[in-house]
Amino acid sequence: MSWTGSLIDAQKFSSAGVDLYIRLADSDLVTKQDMKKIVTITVIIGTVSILICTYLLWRWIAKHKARKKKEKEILLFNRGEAHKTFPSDNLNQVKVQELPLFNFEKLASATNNFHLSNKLGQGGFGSVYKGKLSDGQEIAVKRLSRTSAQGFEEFMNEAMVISKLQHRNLVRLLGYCVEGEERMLIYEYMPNKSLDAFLFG
Ligand SMILES: Nc1ncnc2c1ncn2[C@@H]1O[C@H](COP(=O)(O)OP(=O)(O)OP(=O)(O)O)[C@@H](O)[C@H]1O
Repeated sequence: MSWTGSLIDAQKFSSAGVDLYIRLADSDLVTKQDMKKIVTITVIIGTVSILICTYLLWRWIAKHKARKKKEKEILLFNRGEAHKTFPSDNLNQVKVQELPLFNFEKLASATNNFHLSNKLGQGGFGSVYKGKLSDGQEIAVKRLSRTSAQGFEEFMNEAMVISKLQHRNLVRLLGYCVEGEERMLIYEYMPNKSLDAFLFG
């Protein structure tokens, strides 16, 4: 008899029964060697997956730790307690406290969310935007480009140096902003003509 459909166990015998022998095509049989291959491939895929997951987890943890550390540094810095994170740092903390800290939201609303129409120009540091504070004061916000390699300490050092260089013939630095990945320097706004006068005397 030749049967091509599936076999269904229609009746269960309590005892004995008749042995049924089924002849299968050779290709339908999973040999011991095939089983070995399947197990080996499964083990390899499993091991590689575990290694990839471990690597991704390790990277995520490292990034998370670095972010937390940076956030802590920024917090302490903004409180004028940088010595707690940079013990050997030669920054003048009194000066840090003297330089006003602007929050990001305030600058975003002053510059119409850093709108292109507010862009005054582009320098080595990044883009410069014109803004207006809630009290009407006009400002120029230098937003450090994300591609800049400048780190947090370098940025703060630069801000400190500029703040110490205040002079009536230099554009005044009003403050700084360090929030998350954002680093900005806030200057008083100089209309084109007065900026030219600064540059060309
Ligand atoms: N305080 C400001 N008031 C008005 N516009 C400004 C002010 N500061 C900068 N700008 C504008 O932004 C542009 C870029 O200024 P920024 O100082 O970043 O770069 P730069 O002086 O051109 O070059 P570098 O980055 O090499 O010093 C200037 O050319 C100017 O048009």
